[in-house]
Parts: sequence; C-alpha cells; structure tokens
Amino acid sequence: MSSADEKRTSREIDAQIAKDREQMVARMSKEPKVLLLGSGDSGKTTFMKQLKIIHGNGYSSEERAAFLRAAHENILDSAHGLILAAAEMGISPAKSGVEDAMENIKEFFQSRSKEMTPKLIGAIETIWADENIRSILPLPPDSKVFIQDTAAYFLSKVRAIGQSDHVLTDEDILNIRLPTTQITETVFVIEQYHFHIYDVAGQQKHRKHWIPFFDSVNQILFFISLASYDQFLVEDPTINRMHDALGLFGEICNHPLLKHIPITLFMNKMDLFETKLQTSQIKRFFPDFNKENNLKYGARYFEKKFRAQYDTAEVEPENAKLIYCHLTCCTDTKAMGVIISNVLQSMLVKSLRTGGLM
Ligand SMILES: Nc1nc2c(ncn2[C@@H]2O[C@H](COP(=O)(O)OP(=O)(O)OP(=O)(O)O)[C@@H](O)[C@H]2O)c(=O)[nH]1
Ligand SMILES: [Mg+2]
Repeated sequence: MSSADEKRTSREIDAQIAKDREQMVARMSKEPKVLLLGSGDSGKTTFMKQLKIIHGNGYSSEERAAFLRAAHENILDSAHGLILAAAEMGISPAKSGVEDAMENIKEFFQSRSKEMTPKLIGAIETIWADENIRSILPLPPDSKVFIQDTAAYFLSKVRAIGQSDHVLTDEDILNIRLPTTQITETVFVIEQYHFHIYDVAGQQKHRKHWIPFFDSVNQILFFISLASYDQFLVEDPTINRMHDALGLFGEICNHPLLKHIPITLFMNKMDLFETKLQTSQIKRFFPDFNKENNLKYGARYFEKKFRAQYDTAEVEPENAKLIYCHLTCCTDTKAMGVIISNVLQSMLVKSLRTGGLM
C-alpha cells in the first residue's frame, strides 16, 4: 500500500471512530443507564414497581394474577414465622383455641401445599386476632426468625387476598416480598429519554454478577433499609445488615469503574425505622451513636456514616462524585412520585455531564 493510501485509510478509520463515538454519545445522552444496587430486602424491586406504576403502563390483569401465588406464600410464611417466633420467645396465645389454629398452620406449612383453603384462612385470622401473637411484631432484635417487613400488611388482609380469584391492588403488589435472583433490565421512556434501569439481586451470593454491568453507567441508585440496623442477614445470621450495607456501599463508591459516577442513596423503610426506634436502641448496635433515638437523629447519623465510606483521598476535588440522599418509603406511591421525578430530572442534568456525555 502506498503512503497516500495508508494516509487515506487512516483518515477513514479516524472518521469512522469519530462517527461511532458521536452516535454513542447521542444514544447514551438519550438513553441513560441506571443501576439499582444495595443489599437484599432493601427496596430495589419495590422502586422498579413504583416506576412501572407511575411512569410505565401499570400492571395488567394477567400480571396481577401472576403475583397472587407469591402473595399467598408471603401470607403463609408470615403466619408460620409468627408461630416460630412465639416458640422462640416463649409466648403463648392470650385466648383459648388459638393453639389449635397454630397447629393447623404448622401442618399446612409442612404439607407444602400452595392452595389457600378456607380452613387455613380461618386459622391465620384466628392467630392474628390474638393480642399476644400480634405483639410479636416488630420482632425483637435478638430473634433468629425471619419474618418479612410487610407481614402485618398481608396477615391483616388474609380473608380478601387469600381468595383464589382476588385481584391484587397496586398496594398489594408493592408489599409482596419476592427476592430477585437475576438481573433484569427495564426501559422506561420518560419525556424523550429512554432510561435503561437494571434491578440486581442483592443477597451476597448474587453480588459477583453485578460487575459486568458497571461499564458506562450514568447513575447509581443505592438502596438501604434503615430498619436493618438491628437485623441480621438472612444468608448469614452473624452479620448485622446495616454493617453489610455500609461495607457494600464503600465497595461500590470506590470501585474503579464507579469512582466518579454520581450516586443517590435511598435511605428506605423510614416508616419501619420510625416505629422500631420506639423499642430498639441504635446505640446497642452502633455504640458511638449518642443522640436521641428518633428518626431525625437516627437518619442523620446513618447518612453521615454512609457518606464517610467514600474515599476521596485519591480523587481530585472537581472529580469527586456527588452523593445525594433521600429518606424514603418505597411502598408509598404518592411520596415516591415526587422523589422519582426529582431524581430523574437531576440525573439527566448532572450524571450525563459527569459522565462526559453532555
Ligand atoms: N414498610 C416498608 N416496606 C418496604 C419498603 N420498601 C420495600 N418494602 C418491602 O420490603 C420487601 C423487600 O423489598 P424488595 O424491593 O423486594 O427488596 P430488594 O432490594 O429488591 O431485595 P432483593 O431482590 O433480595 O435484592 C418487600 O416486601 C417490600 O414490600 C418501605 O419503604 N417500607
Ligand atoms: Mg429485588
């Protein structure tokens, strides 16, 4: 090849690269990539459900029917969890006849039958009506039993939701606990932007699968459960859930591929946090907490702790990532509507700019 040909080829390659980059920039600036990260049970999928309700097409009747089995499992697991916790705590029912109902539920649970029978619904109503059994929730911090955070919601609606033809409401769907096992991508078109949102599985054994998704991310939404400060991991009961979340946040913030990517911290389950603070002291799990045991001081304390995980030692001040924090209750559609629209707006302006795409 002559030197003139070589120069022409090189110019063509350069032009192609520039064109590819231009197209990528145009596509990316219209198609932000957003990762939802955080430990298991922190609220990522619930946030996705809110996006679908608020900015998507909502749930079709087929999708509502498909969730019914999970709702029934949540009800049965919650009732069975209460029976285990009663045994663990040495609590007996206040009324007579409740012991029989507890036996029925145990037998049903062991039979692994999935169908909610009228007898089972009656037994669950009976135990939930008993004041001693109800007083088990919220579970004390020392309990080794796992009961989902939305147990009371489902147990109090067992008569309606337990029917095989019940049509689940949006609120029912938002309260279902169905751990994610695989990363899913959903595209939401909001104004002229196509947001590609990735919902990951948060339990420890799934986290190694996150890494391939760290490339060319525009924004991270990181979820923590504020109510987890006195809980332990389902997958490892020796690890405090808030400590796990703090360590994970540090790893994500300081990961070489994510070091400069803006991050929004959703301090979620503020409703449960506020209730729990009445009976469970933060100081017991975080000895350096020395303020009043309430929402304001508790949330401030944890926000500071999470922010401190970001190691800025080797980051130029102008390149330091932005960390935004929101106190949330992901099951509350009205409140989430406002937060989601603020987050999306600021994401478009700030994260695209930080990612060099604007
Ligand atoms: N009370 C209350 N419950 C919540 C809140 N956010 C989520 N939940 C409930 O907490 C449970 C777990 O929420 P998910 O959204 O499934 O958690 P996740 O982060 O996707 O968990 P993995 O899929 O295991 O990673 C569900 O039963 C939700 O209904 C909240 O702010 N308040
Ligand atoms: Mg999930």
